[in-house]
Amino acid sequence: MAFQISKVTARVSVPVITRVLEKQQLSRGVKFTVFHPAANTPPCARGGINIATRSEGKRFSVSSGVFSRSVAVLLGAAGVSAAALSSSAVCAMAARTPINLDTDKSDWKETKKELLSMSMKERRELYRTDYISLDKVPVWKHSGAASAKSLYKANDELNQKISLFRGDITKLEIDAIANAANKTLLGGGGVDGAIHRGAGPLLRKECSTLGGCETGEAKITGAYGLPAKYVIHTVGPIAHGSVGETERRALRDCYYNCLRTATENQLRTVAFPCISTGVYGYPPEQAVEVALKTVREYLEDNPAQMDRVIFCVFLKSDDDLYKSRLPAYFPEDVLPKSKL
Ligand SMILES: NC(=O)c1ccc[n+]([C@H]2O[C@H](COP(=O)([O-])OP(=O)(O)OC[C@H]3O[C@@H](n4cnc5c(N)ncnc54)[C@H](O)[C@@H]3O)[C@@H](O)[C@H]2O)c1
Repeated sequence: MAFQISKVTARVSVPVITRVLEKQQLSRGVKFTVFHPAANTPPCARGGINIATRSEGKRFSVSSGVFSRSVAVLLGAAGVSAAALSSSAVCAMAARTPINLDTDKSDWKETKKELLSMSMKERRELYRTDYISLDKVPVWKHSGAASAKSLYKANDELNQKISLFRGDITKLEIDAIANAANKTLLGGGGVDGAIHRGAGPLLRKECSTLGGCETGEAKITGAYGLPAKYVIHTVGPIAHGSVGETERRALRDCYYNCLRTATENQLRTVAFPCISTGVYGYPPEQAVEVALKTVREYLEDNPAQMDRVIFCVFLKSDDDLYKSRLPAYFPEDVLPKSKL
């Protein structure tokens, strides 16, 4: 019978405690018994630990990083001696500081690992912004208005993987959001600024270890205080109105390398802002063709790797543009499904 660690009051997350216990090679079937601590209880063991054993239904509670004198835990019954859970392990459990996403004083690696080990429910308590869950982002549907000439064959399986969402990309609770960054990767303004503000200072701390990013390249980091799990940073071409083959190729590389990076990290839901169409001046009516073509061809080549690609537009003009061009790249499957 496995033990169950019920609600942890401190941000010493359930996985942390179970990992510590697992590290001690604790067999399943561990049975906890409460006893009043002997004199040699480790100094940090002054808190209550919140472990409920199904059979006994007893509950104890972990306080903020210290154990109350009244409770310590002795592993028994399963033949696992208290020494198996060494005092340093108990201290490690107790001493774990709660996650603080508002300061860059924390260790970004530890924080990122801890966040990625949490359940969505636990992570939601730490978001620095409100969030929009994926089920609230509908799959794109043809409006039925006269649509553009199809450039590809109708493919309903691919059409089901596309969303057009007008709003703030920082709120999307998905695997990864793409960031239209600059080469320093140290933040700036526009969507880049919004992502860094939402994530908190640990994002810049991790970005500062990446050595920047070349135009067209993509680099992945944690997302910290954002509802997304990861941020994939890419640097679009600076077009300032005029676009040649170099800029087109670079923008295509942004979308392709973000998708490739997502697939390499087993990420299946990704959102893109309108890369390069703000400060970098890429004409939106040309950028939309590159974005849709690259995503369509990536999905055709990798249909099993991606569940959803969200085109996250911010401006009404971009919303209208994508609505008018999506039918050309993701044409409606008008043939009636055979009844067979
Ligand atoms: N002062 C600065 O350093 C400064 C100022 C503005 C923008 N930037 C940014 O501009 C450069 C990149 O240019 P860019 O044209 O690729 O990016 P951008 O200027 O951020 O524009 C890209 C697109 O993102 C849209 N957008 C803005 N905020 C959001 C949001 N919260 N959610 C979704 N979409 C949004 C914006 O409307 C535009 O369509 C980078 O340097 C980046 O830092 C820097």
